[in-house]
Amino acid sequence: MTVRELLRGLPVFAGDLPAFDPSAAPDDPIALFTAWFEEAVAAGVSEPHAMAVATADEAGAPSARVVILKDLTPEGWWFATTTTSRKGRELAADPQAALLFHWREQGRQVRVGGVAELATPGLCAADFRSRPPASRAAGLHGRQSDPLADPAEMDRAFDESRARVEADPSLVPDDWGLYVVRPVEVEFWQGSPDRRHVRLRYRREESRGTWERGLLWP
Ligand SMILES: Cc1cc2nc3c(=O)[nH]c(=O)nc-3n(C[C@H](O)[C@H](O)[C@H](O)COP(=O)(O)O)c2cc1C
Repeated sequence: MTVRELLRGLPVFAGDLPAFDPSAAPDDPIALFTAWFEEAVAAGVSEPHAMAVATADEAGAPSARVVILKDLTPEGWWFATTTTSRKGRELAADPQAALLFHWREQGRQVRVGGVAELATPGLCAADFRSRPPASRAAGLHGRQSDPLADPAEMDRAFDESRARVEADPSLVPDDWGLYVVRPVEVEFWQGSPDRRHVRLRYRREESRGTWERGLLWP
């Protein structure tokens, strides 16, 4: 079987997808995201807190990667990474970011466009210290996104970092970054087996500090 044939045989929007009535949606997209997120957890969606984060380099070339959502507050969506990684460097030069959630078991997608802001050093440190020891050890080498010439080098760095975490559990690397993406636009997409998908987009009305919303053609 060719890859093309394999692809044609795969189902999409299969199963019993939830209904979404956009006329009953709340005024604030964070409230709707919270409701959808709780439904995703209740429905047993796998890793619903994994999201793609897209950034762009100086020439505008985009790149995306998956990170874990650490919190959702009225300010926005939070994630943690290193400020020296590719995404960290790109966000320092251009803080515009896009987030994407895909909850395939429910045929749902949420996209967020906004501006990423680095949290205070105190919040970054608190996030790092709340991580399990293995993850703190992994964060200590400060080499994320650097070329790795020899995997043995990583083993040595891990052993060294583990020993440092054991000796001083309060250690926080200088380049640990907790970011909040403050939303400018949020779109909720509900798939339907008959392809009459529903799209509801919220856009921030900066002068009034409110959200305007409307449907989009699927
Ligand atoms: C499910 C999943 C969760 C991840 N969570 C994180 C995370 O929370 N923070 C992080 O820095 N990288 C996380 N990663 C790794 C990133 O996708 C990425 O490889 C890494 O951050 C380097 O990205 P960059 O070189 O574009 O900066 C995760 C990967 C996967 C597949």
